[in-house]
Amino acid sequence: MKQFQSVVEALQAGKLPESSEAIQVYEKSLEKKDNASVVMVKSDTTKYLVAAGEGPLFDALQGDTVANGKVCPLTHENSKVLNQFFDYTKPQAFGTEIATMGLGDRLGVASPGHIETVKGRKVKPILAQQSVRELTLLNRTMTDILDAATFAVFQEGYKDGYGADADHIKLEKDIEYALDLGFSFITLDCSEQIRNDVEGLVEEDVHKEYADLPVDRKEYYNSHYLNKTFNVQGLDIAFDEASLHKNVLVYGEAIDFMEHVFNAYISKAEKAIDFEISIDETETVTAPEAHFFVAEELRRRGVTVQSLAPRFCGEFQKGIDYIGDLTQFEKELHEHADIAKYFGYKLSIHSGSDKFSVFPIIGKYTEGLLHIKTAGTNWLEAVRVIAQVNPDLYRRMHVYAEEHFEETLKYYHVTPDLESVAPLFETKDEDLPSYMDHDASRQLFHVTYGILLTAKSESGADLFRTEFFTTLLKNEDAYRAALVKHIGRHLDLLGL
Ligand SMILES: O=C(O)[C@@H](O)[C@@H](O)[C@H](O)C(=O)CO
Repeated sequence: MKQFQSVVEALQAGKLPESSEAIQVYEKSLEKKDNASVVMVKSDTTKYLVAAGEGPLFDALQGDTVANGKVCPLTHENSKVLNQFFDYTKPQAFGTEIATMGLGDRLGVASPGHIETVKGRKVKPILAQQSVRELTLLNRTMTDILDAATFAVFQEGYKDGYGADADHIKLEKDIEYALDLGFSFITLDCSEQIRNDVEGLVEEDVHKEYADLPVDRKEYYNSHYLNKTFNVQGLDIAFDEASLHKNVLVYGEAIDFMEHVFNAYISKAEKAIDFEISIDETETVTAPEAHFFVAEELRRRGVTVQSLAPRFCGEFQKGIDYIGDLTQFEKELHEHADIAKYFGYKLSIHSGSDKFSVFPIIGKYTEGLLHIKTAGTNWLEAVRVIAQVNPDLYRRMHVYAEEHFEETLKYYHVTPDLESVAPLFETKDEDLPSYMDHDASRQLFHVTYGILLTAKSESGADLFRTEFFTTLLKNEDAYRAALVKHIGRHLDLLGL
């Protein structure tokens, strides 16, 4: 605790504490409130808040007393104290006025780099964003990710606002929980209500199933759509019997669910919430006409959304560039973007990491009415840093990832050609970072993050986790620079 004494003394003297060999001071974090000062520091690889002075902020922070000051660990309780005294550390909704970027931080240490990347750009960061799948695979909670974002904005002295997305939520209890915690963005995943089997039905069976719907439902849909054409920003979208019946069967139940969630939770929330509808994690590609149908139903039912994520043609696999026909993609993306503009919400692009060949198209047609969601790509940049500075750890993780890859196919759809990955034992240490430039090895790591970071030896010790985080935290600047470059490339191509 002695190493903190000079920090406390500087705060007491009203000065900015200086970094020393033992302590790194995050200068931008220095805050004064009433008669107290607080700053974030790092000792070895652990971060703390150091406070001095008196008054409600000083009293509320919990920690060990050092020279009449306090050294406070980055606990949930102390994160709540920051939220209470500094509004900018709380997540907020952004509506549709400015583009947003989901920067899901699987590790809880990427946000400082993300903050530096978005500064001065035409985009706001959604720093806390983890799907239920990611939380489960990493044994993290929604609270953990909110706390990590709170501490990151405090560390960086970042006051321009950030969001927190409870991503891919399927259950009402999780929505309630996320809203109670203070999340500002809810992504409702409707994949369980969307019927993928309708695509395989013969037309006669589609009509038969539609005929079995209650009379008032049929009347509700028929009167509005049947044999009608809607003009959306110059694009004609027409519904005949076949297309109407199909869309009602595929999306009807999902739309009822969206309406219910909006009325029961989102419209009743205590603060503004960015509400996103995700219809992308299904086998059914969202045709522009289907997108229009869902959006028109939301409008008719009074459901306001800030963004909607269709499933686009081609493939948006994790961690690699777009796979598919670029001409077809451009045509459909243009139509999807026009539909989103017509209804006044953002087009949301999921699995948006590394889709470099389509970013210029997305940027061009969405014109900033855009939410782009990324997550695992920042974990891959962390792996690149590990490969640079701790080749031995990289090698052990690589071998383990290869041995356990098959297990990930239960929860991720990726198709890497693992045969194309250069043999590890023939690769020199200095070439290890280039694994993160190769599609198959990127995907290998992209989906094995949970397995790697929770792996245990027979005695129950962490196989990689502790060494991974220690290495990364000792090389924070390298990680920050890698993120600024890599995420910055996304934003440059999107024109943001
Ligand atoms: O890996 C996950 O579960 C999530 O990060 C994604 O599905 C997320 O919604 C996303 O699309 C991020 O690119």
